[in-house]
Amino acid sequence: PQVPSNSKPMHLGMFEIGRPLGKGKFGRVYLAKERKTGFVCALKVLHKNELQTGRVETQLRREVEIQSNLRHPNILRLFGHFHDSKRVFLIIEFAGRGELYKMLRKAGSFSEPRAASYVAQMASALAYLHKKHVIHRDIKPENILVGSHGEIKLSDFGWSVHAPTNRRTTLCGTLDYLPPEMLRGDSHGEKVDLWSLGVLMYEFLVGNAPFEDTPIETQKRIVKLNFKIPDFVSAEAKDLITRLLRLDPEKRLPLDQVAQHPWILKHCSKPQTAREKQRNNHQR
Ligand SMILES: CC(C)n1nc(-c2ccc(NC(=O)/C=C/C(=O)c3ccc(F)c(C(F)(F)F)c3)cc2)c2c(N)ncnc21
Repeated sequence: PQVPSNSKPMHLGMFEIGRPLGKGKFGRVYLAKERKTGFVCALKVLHKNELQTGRVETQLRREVEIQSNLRHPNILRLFGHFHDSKRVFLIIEFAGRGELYKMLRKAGSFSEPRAASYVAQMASALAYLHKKHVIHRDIKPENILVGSHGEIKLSDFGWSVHAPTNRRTTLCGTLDYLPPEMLRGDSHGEKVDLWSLGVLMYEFLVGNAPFEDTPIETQKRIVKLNFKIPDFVSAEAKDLITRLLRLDPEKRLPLDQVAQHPWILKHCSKPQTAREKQRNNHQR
């Protein structure tokens, strides 16, 4: 089904509202279907009196502008928005399997093949964003959803403060993923996403973030690069984590080399076609 038409103005009557998918502090999210096309999406409802509407309009327009020319299988799409007198509605790509952070909490930690698949998809999404000179800046499990085929969907929940649940809810959101240069308030570039990818990979494999501590201690540990990788983590995985968690942004492994790292290749070799198998067997 094609994406909701953004030629003519959209309004609530165009959608059949389904079950609630969850709620954030700012608003609730529902499953929705566009009546004309049957297109299924997520509809986020925000109450204007909770948003300083002036700024939001421009911010939203800018966000939809940025996101409308982002097309990548691992980046969740914001298709458009509309509003009535009291509410703002966001039309967002529906992620069929929900929140990655809930899966991580439930599983405790992920197997190396599963973690490698997620890191490879993240590297692909980040390479795409960086090529478009977009820095995500807020990579963490809470900002990743899972599509109906198990693929990950990076989203920018950045602004959406979810109700305090069992998430790491500190005032400004968790510090765990902040790179040293952002903690120091230095100018920062796209390499901040490489640091966060290293933190994310560590958390996938270990079950907690590398610098997890009290907010003060976390900051001290980040700037001193004070973390330990448990022995159950394979040598190749350790190697990739340490090549991403570098204080000097210039020394962090570039994304194209992440995709070619032995740990990724070992777990993510594309399934061979029958013909490739046949050809390889003959060569052997
Ligand atoms: C509850 C469950 C877990 N859930 N939640 C989602 C979901 C996914 C993405 C979003 N994205 C946004 O909200 C993005 C907002 C903005 O970029 C924005 C930018 C500038 C602004 F001013 C603003 C403004 F709102 F402040 F105006 C917003 C929201 C919900 C979801 C889904 N897509 N599929 C399945 N389940 C799902």
